[in-house]
Amino acid sequence: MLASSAVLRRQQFLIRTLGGYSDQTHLKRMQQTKAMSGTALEADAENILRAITPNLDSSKHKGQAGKIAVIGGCREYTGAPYFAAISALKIGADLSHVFCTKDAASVIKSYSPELIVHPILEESYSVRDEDKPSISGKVLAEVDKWMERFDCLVVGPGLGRDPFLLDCVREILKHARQSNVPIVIDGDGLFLVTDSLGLVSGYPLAVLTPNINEYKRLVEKVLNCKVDDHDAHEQLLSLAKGIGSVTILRKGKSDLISDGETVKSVSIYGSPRRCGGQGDILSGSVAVFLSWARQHLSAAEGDLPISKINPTILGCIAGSALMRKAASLAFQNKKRSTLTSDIIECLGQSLEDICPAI
Ligand SMILES: NC(=O)C1=CN([C@@H]2O[C@H](COP(=O)(O)OP(=O)(O)OC[C@H]3O[C@@H](n4cnc5c(N)ncnc54)[C@H](O)[C@@H]3O)[C@@H](O)[C@H]2O)[C@@H](O)CC1
Ligand SMILES: Nc1ncnc2c1ncn2[C@@H]1O[C@H](COP(=O)(O)OP(=O)(O)OP(=O)(O)O)[C@@H](O)[C@H]1O
Ligand SMILES: [Mg+2]
Repeated sequence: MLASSAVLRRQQFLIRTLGGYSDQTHLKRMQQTKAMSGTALEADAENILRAITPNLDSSKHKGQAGKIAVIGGCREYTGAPYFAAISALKIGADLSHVFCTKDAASVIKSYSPELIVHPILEESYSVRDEDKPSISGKVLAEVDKWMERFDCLVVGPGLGRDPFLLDCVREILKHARQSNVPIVIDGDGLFLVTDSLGLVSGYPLAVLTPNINEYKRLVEKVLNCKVDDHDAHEQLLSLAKGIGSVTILRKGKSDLISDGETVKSVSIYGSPRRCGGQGDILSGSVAVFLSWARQHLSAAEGDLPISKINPTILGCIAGSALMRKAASLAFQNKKRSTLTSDIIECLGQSLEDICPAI
């Protein structure tokens, strides 16, 4: 008895010195996790994915499974809009458009013939001051031709921060809102919106998907304080409410989602690789699932278990869960060399595992 307790103590000592898992470290980690997620409820992500993903049905025509547009892509960034737009197609959207600068367009087209690419945005370096009003008008007219056909816009992946370009996107956001088109705002779109909160304030179809830096900027601007990880859940609620009940998906170890009324978390195991571009997959995915959630809820008659959940929250939960599952699958195969394109290749299988096509 004495001998066995000595062995046990020795084992615990070894675990502690090796930085392993003892009861105490387990407790500490549980407390840290709780602090990070507050009292947020882990979402029933798989059932939500099953509920909102439409059946593949031979009576449907092209377009019914979703038409998505990404506004982004400039001289520096061509990967981000491509990742967002191709992810939407790989999940099951029928059509995916990209509105980008002329420089970026031929590069993005060369990545994939599946995308419909509009080379319409302009950066300051290519426009004379006196031409700016007319060019801005043309950009807007071009996007407007398509606007009502889109089920969701993704604004910001690889957009850059050129002031003239951002002024044009400001107008596009106003028109999308007037047309009641849902908008997922990511990357440099968040840079724009953090500076002009009125663009999304009070618009229930706006979803913001900030990463760690983007979240920090939003909290400082709206709540006038620092990010508080010990009260993450309450702070996210206040932020979403403060911006006027938009939905926010705060990306991190666990994704936290709030529309100012409720907070949900998605902690499904993902991948330890943090290669750039995973947030772009997420924004394209949220756009598709948000469109499917709205379609599903409008077709049903309010008697579904998920009827009372905001479709923007459903879209965020489904997008986050699928992204993390695909990242985990890609990591199993590729380990340290896992890249964003490997994760995109796993989106289809990951959805199939939860929700078989036939
Ligand atoms: N392959 C690609 O094309 C990728 C492009 N990405 C795009 O890269 C852009 C930046 O996203 P991050 O996640 O890196 O942004 P973050 O805000 O997380 O970090 C970028 C860092 O660079 C600084 N920064 C960025 N642009 C700046 C500018 N114009 N002037 C001064 N400082 C600047 C920021 O202050 C920060 O320190 C977004 O448009 C994003 O969508 C990323 O999505 C990753 C992949
Ligand atoms: N520490 C983490 N552990 C597990 N998953 C994470 C972690 N951090 C982020 N993620 C996941 O990775 C995805 C992208 O989040 P990230 O914070 O990298 O976005 P981002 O910086 O905007 O990416 P991008 O490079 O595309 O701009 C999200 O789906 C999120 O759930
Ligand atoms: Mg990003």
